Amino acid sequence: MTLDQLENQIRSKGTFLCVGLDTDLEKIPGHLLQQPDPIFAFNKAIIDATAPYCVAYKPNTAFFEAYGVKGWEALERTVVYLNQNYPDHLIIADAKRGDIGNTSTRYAKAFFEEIPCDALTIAPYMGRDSVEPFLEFEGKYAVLLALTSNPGAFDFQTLPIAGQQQLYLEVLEKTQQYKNADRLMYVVGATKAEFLTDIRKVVPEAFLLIPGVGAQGGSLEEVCRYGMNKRVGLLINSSRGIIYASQGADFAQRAGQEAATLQAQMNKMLN
Ligand SMILES: O=c1ccn([C@@H]2O[C@H](COP(=O)(O)O)[C@@H](O)[C@H]2O)c(=O)[nH]1
Repeated sequence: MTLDQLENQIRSKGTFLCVGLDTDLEKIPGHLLQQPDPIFAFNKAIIDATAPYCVAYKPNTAFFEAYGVKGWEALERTVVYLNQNYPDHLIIADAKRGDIGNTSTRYAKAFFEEIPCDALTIAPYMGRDSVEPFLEFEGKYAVLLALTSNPGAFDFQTLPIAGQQQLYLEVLEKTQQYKNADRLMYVVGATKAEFLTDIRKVVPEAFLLIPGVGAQGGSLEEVCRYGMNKRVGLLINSSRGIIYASQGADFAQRAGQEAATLQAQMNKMLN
Protein backbone atom coordinates (compact mmCIF):
# COMPACT_ATOMS: atom_id res chain seq x y z
CA MET A 1 0.00 0.00 0.00
CA THR A 2 1.30 3.48 -0.83
CA LEU A 3 0.99 6.36 1.62
CA ASP A 4 -1.34 8.11 -0.84
CA GLN A 5 -3.60 5.05 -0.79
CA LEU A 6 -3.50 5.05 3.01
CA GLU A 7 -4.47 8.72 3.11
CA ASN A 8 -7.30 8.08 0.64
CA GLN A 9 -8.61 5.29 2.85
CA ILE A 10 -8.46 7.57 5.88
CA ARG A 11 -10.31 10.40 4.18
CA SER A 12 -12.93 8.26 2.48
CA LYS A 13 -13.75 6.27 5.64
CA GLY A 14 -13.35 9.23 8.02
CA THR A 15 -11.10 7.28 10.34
CA PHE A 16 -7.45 6.77 11.17
CA LEU A 17 -8.13 4.06 13.74
CA CYS A 18 -5.85 1.05 14.05
CA VAL A 19 -7.40 -1.86 15.96
CA GLY A 20 -4.85 -3.71 18.08
CA LEU A 21 -5.13 -7.50 18.17
CA ASP A 22 -3.67 -8.33 21.59
CA THR A 23 -5.58 -11.58 21.86
CA ASP A 24 -5.28 -13.26 25.24
CA LEU A 25 -6.86 -16.70 25.75
CA GLU A 26 -7.56 -15.74 29.37
CA LYS A 27 -9.72 -12.83 28.27
CA ILE A 28 -11.66 -14.13 25.28
CA PRO A 29 -15.21 -15.47 25.76
CA GLY A 30 -15.21 -19.07 27.02
CA HIS A 31 -17.32 -20.48 24.19
CA LEU A 32 -14.53 -19.69 21.69
CA LEU A 33 -12.15 -22.02 23.52
CA GLN A 34 -14.06 -24.95 21.96
CA GLN A 35 -12.99 -23.80 18.47
CA PRO A 36 -10.02 -25.51 16.76
CA ASP A 37 -8.17 -22.14 16.67
CA PRO A 38 -9.71 -19.89 19.36
CA ILE A 39 -7.28 -17.02 18.75
CA PHE A 40 -8.16 -16.87 15.07
CA ALA A 41 -11.89 -17.30 15.78
CA PHE A 42 -11.75 -14.30 18.15
CA ASN A 43 -9.68 -12.20 15.73
CA LYS A 44 -11.97 -13.00 12.78
CA ALA A 45 -15.06 -11.91 14.73
CA ILE A 46 -13.33 -8.71 15.92
CA ILE A 47 -12.09 -7.91 12.40
CA ASP A 48 -15.49 -8.46 10.78
CA ALA A 49 -17.13 -6.22 13.39
CA THR A 50 -14.59 -3.38 13.29
CA ALA A 51 -13.39 -3.25 9.66
CA PRO A 52 -15.79 -0.47 8.55
CA TYR A 53 -14.45 1.82 11.29
CA CYS A 54 -10.69 1.42 10.93
CA VAL A 55 -7.92 1.53 8.34
CA ALA A 56 -5.35 -0.69 10.04
CA TYR A 57 -4.90 -3.70 12.30
CA LYS A 58 -1.96 -4.22 14.62
CA PRO A 59 -1.48 -7.80 15.74
CA ASN A 60 0.97 -7.66 18.64
CA THR A 61 3.11 -10.74 18.02
CA ALA A 62 3.81 -11.29 21.75
CA PHE A 63 0.20 -12.41 22.15
CA PHE A 64 0.70 -15.03 19.43
CA GLU A 65 4.28 -16.06 20.24
CA ALA A 66 3.19 -16.79 23.81
CA TYR A 67 1.25 -19.80 22.49
CA GLY A 68 4.12 -21.32 20.48
CA VAL A 69 3.41 -23.01 17.16
CA LYS A 70 -0.36 -22.64 17.63
CA GLY A 71 0.11 -18.92 18.17
CA TRP A 72 2.22 -18.51 15.01
CA GLU A 73 -0.41 -20.42 13.04
CA ALA A 74 -3.12 -18.13 14.43
CA LEU A 75 -1.05 -15.08 13.46
CA GLU A 76 -0.57 -16.40 9.94
CA ARG A 77 -4.30 -17.23 9.60
CA THR A 78 -5.21 -13.76 10.85
CA VAL A 79 -2.89 -12.02 8.38
CA VAL A 80 -4.06 -14.22 5.47
CA TYR A 81 -7.69 -13.54 6.43
CA LEU A 82 -7.05 -9.79 6.44
CA ASN A 83 -5.20 -9.84 3.13
CA GLN A 84 -7.95 -11.89 1.45
CA ASN A 85 -10.98 -10.12 2.88
CA TYR A 86 -9.83 -6.62 3.78
CA PRO A 87 -6.93 -5.81 1.43
CA ASP A 88 -7.41 -2.04 1.94
CA HIS A 89 -6.47 -2.32 5.62
CA LEU A 90 -2.83 -1.85 6.61
CA ILE A 91 -1.43 -4.74 8.66
CA ILE A 92 1.19 -3.71 11.21
CA ALA A 93 3.03 -6.57 12.91
CA ASP A 94 3.95 -5.17 16.33
CA ALA A 95 7.03 -7.30 16.93
CA LYS A 96 9.62 -4.62 17.86
CA ARG A 97 12.48 -6.28 15.97
CA GLY A 98 15.94 -5.04 14.85
CA ASP A 99 19.37 -6.72 14.88
CA ILE A 100 22.61 -6.80 12.91
CA GLY A 101 21.99 -6.44 9.19
CA ASN A 102 21.75 -10.07 8.03
CA THR A 103 19.45 -10.90 10.95
CA SER A 104 17.24 -7.87 10.27
CA THR A 105 16.91 -9.09 6.69
CA ARG A 106 15.55 -12.41 8.04
CA TYR A 107 13.07 -10.58 10.27
CA ALA A 108 11.97 -8.52 7.28
CA LYS A 109 11.43 -11.66 5.19
CA ALA A 110 9.51 -13.25 8.06
CA PHE A 111 7.06 -10.37 8.44
CA PHE A 112 6.91 -8.93 4.91
CA GLU A 113 7.01 -12.17 2.89
CA GLU A 114 6.35 -15.32 4.94
CA ILE A 115 3.62 -13.67 7.02
CA PRO A 116 2.76 -10.87 4.58
CA CYS A 117 2.24 -7.79 6.74
CA ASP A 118 2.54 -4.23 5.44
CA ALA A 119 4.54 -2.80 8.31
CA LEU A 120 6.64 -3.93 11.25
CA THR A 121 7.58 -2.15 14.47
CA ILE A 122 11.35 -1.83 14.96
CA ALA A 123 13.56 -0.85 17.89
CA PRO A 124 16.05 1.61 16.34
CA TYR A 125 18.85 1.46 18.89
CA MET A 126 21.22 -0.78 16.92
CA GLY A 127 21.39 1.94 14.29
CA ARG A 128 21.47 2.33 10.53
CA ASP A 129 22.59 -1.18 9.48
CA SER A 130 19.89 -2.72 11.69
CA VAL A 131 17.08 -0.59 10.21
CA GLU A 132 17.93 -0.22 6.52
CA PRO A 133 17.30 -3.91 5.66
CA PHE A 134 13.63 -3.34 6.54
CA LEU A 135 13.49 -0.39 4.13
CA GLU A 136 14.42 -2.43 1.07
CA PHE A 137 10.86 -3.70 0.57
CA GLU A 138 8.70 -1.57 -1.70
CA GLY A 139 5.25 -0.88 -0.31
CA LYS A 140 6.32 -2.00 3.19
CA TYR A 141 7.02 0.19 6.22
CA ALA A 142 9.31 0.07 9.23
CA VAL A 143 7.67 1.71 12.23
CA LEU A 144 10.47 2.87 14.53
CA LEU A 145 9.99 3.28 18.26
CA ALA A 146 10.59 7.00 18.82
CA LEU A 147 8.87 8.02 22.07
CA THR A 148 6.94 5.15 23.56
CA SER A 149 3.77 5.33 25.64
CA ASN A 150 5.06 3.61 28.78
CA PRO A 151 6.40 5.38 31.92
CA GLY A 152 9.88 3.88 31.32
CA ALA A 153 10.15 5.91 28.12
CA PHE A 154 11.67 8.65 30.31
CA ASP A 155 14.56 6.39 31.41
CA PHE A 156 16.44 6.89 28.13
CA GLN A 157 14.33 8.30 25.29
CA THR A 158 14.07 11.85 26.61
CA LEU A 159 17.67 12.13 27.89
CA PRO A 160 19.77 14.79 26.23
CA ILE A 161 22.70 13.29 24.34
CA ALA A 162 25.97 14.95 25.32
CA GLY A 163 23.93 17.81 26.80
CA GLN A 164 22.25 18.52 23.47
CA GLN A 165 19.23 17.08 21.69
CA GLN A 166 17.04 14.49 23.42
CA LEU A 167 17.58 10.92 22.27
CA TYR A 168 14.12 10.45 20.72
CA LEU A 169 14.60 13.59 18.59
CA GLU A 170 18.03 12.35 17.54
CA VAL A 171 16.42 9.03 16.51
CA LEU A 172 13.93 10.92 14.35
CA GLU A 173 16.50 13.24 12.80
CA LYS A 174 19.17 10.63 12.08
CA THR A 175 16.84 7.98 10.69
CA GLN A 176 15.43 10.50 8.21
CA GLN A 177 18.89 10.32 6.56
CA TYR A 178 18.60 6.56 6.01
CA LYS A 179 18.18 5.06 2.54
CA ASN A 180 14.45 4.80 1.62
CA ALA A 181 13.49 6.92 4.63
CA ASP A 182 10.12 7.51 2.97
CA ARG A 183 9.32 3.95 4.13
CA LEU A 184 9.68 4.94 7.79
CA MET A 185 6.88 5.58 10.24
CA TYR A 186 7.35 6.25 13.96
CA VAL A 187 5.73 5.10 17.20
CA VAL A 188 4.82 7.94 19.56
CA GLY A 189 2.71 7.23 22.64
CA ALA A 190 -0.60 9.07 23.00
CA THR A 191 0.48 9.60 26.61
CA LYS A 192 3.28 11.82 25.26
CA ALA A 193 1.07 14.18 23.20
CA GLU A 194 2.85 17.25 24.58
CA PHE A 195 5.98 16.18 22.69
CA LEU A 196 4.23 16.04 19.31
CA THR A 197 4.90 19.68 18.38
CA ASP A 198 8.67 19.08 18.64
CA ILE A 199 8.29 15.75 16.83
CA ARG A 200 6.45 17.36 13.92
CA LYS A 201 9.29 19.92 13.54
CA VAL A 202 11.65 17.00 12.75
CA VAL A 203 9.27 14.68 10.84
CA PRO A 204 6.55 16.91 9.40
CA GLU A 205 5.55 14.43 6.70
CA ALA A 206 5.87 11.04 8.41
CA PHE A 207 3.01 8.84 9.52
CA LEU A 208 2.97 8.28 13.29
CA LEU A 209 1.58 5.15 14.91
CA ILE A 210 0.07 6.31 18.20
CA PRO A 211 -0.75 3.68 20.83
CA GLY A 212 -1.95 4.61 24.29
CA VAL A 213 -5.48 5.97 23.92
CA GLY A 214 -8.12 4.11 25.88
CA ALA A 215 -6.61 1.74 28.44
CA GLN A 216 -3.40 3.80 28.88
CA GLY A 217 -5.27 7.11 29.23
CA GLY A 218 -3.92 9.12 26.25
CA SER A 219 -6.14 11.82 24.75
CA LEU A 220 -7.31 11.48 21.15
CA GLU A 221 -8.05 15.22 20.96
CA GLU A 222 -4.56 16.24 22.09
CA VAL A 223 -2.87 13.80 19.73
CA CYS A 224 -4.88 15.23 16.82
CA ARG A 225 -4.28 18.84 17.86
CA TYR A 226 -0.49 18.48 17.99
CA GLY A 227 0.20 15.53 15.69
CA MET A 228 -2.00 15.80 12.61
CA ASN A 229 -0.32 16.95 9.40
CA LYS A 230 -1.45 17.78 5.86
CA ARG A 231 -1.88 14.12 4.94
CA VAL A 232 -3.41 13.36 8.37
CA GLY A 233 -0.24 11.47 9.28
CA LEU A 234 -1.71 9.56 12.21
CA LEU A 235 -2.72 5.98 12.89
CA ILE A 236 -4.20 5.85 16.37
CA ASN A 237 -4.21 2.40 17.95
CA SER A 238 -6.58 1.04 20.54
CA SER A 239 -6.31 -2.60 21.58
CA ARG A 240 -7.90 -3.57 24.93
CA GLY A 241 -10.44 -0.72 24.82
CA ILE A 242 -11.94 -2.26 21.69
CA ILE A 243 -11.33 -5.99 21.74
CA TYR A 244 -12.31 -6.48 25.40
CA ALA A 245 -15.18 -3.97 25.46
CA SER A 246 -17.20 -7.03 26.46
CA GLN A 247 -15.92 -10.45 27.44
CA GLY A 248 -19.37 -11.98 26.93
CA ALA A 249 -21.17 -13.40 23.92
CA ASP A 250 -21.67 -9.86 22.54
CA PHE A 251 -17.89 -9.21 22.41
CA ALA A 252 -17.74 -8.59 18.65
CA GLN A 253 -20.79 -6.33 18.63
CA ARG A 254 -19.38 -4.25 21.52
CA ALA A 255 -15.99 -4.09 19.82
CA GLY A 256 -17.73 -2.76 16.72
CA GLN A 257 -19.53 -0.15 18.82
CA GLU A 258 -16.29 1.02 20.47
CA ALA A 259 -14.58 1.26 17.09
CA ALA A 260 -17.58 3.16 15.67
CA THR A 261 -17.40 5.64 18.56
CA LEU A 262 -13.71 6.30 17.90
CA GLN A 263 -14.39 6.56 14.16
CA ALA A 264 -17.05 9.22 14.81
CA GLN A 265 -14.62 11.22 16.97
CA MET A 266 -11.90 10.94 14.34
CA ASN A 267 -14.28 11.91 11.54
CA LYS A 268 -14.96 15.18 13.36
CA MET A 269 -11.21 15.88 13.54
CA LEU A 270 -10.92 15.38 9.79
CA ASN A 271 -13.64 17.90 8.93
O1 LIG B 1 4.90 2.76 22.89
C1 LIG B 1 4.20 1.75 22.71
C2 LIG B 1 4.45 0.84 21.72
C3 LIG B 1 3.59 -0.20 21.54
N1 LIG B 1 2.50 -0.34 22.32
C4 LIG B 1 1.58 -1.47 22.04
O2 LIG B 1 0.31 -0.92 21.60
C5 LIG B 1 -0.75 -1.66 22.17
C6 LIG B 1 -1.53 -0.79 23.13
O3 LIG B 1 -2.58 -1.52 23.71
P1 LIG B 1 -3.77 -0.85 24.58
O4 LIG B 1 -4.54 -2.02 25.09
O5 LIG B 1 -4.59 0.01 23.64
O6 LIG B 1 -3.15 -0.05 25.66
C7 LIG B 1 -0.11 -2.87 22.84
O7 LIG B 1 0.00 -3.91 21.85
C8 LIG B 1 1.29 -2.38 23.20
O8 LIG B 1 2.23 -3.42 23.27
C9 LIG B 1 2.24 0.56 23.29
O9 LIG B 1 1.25 0.47 24.05
N2 LIG B 1 3.11 1.60 23.47
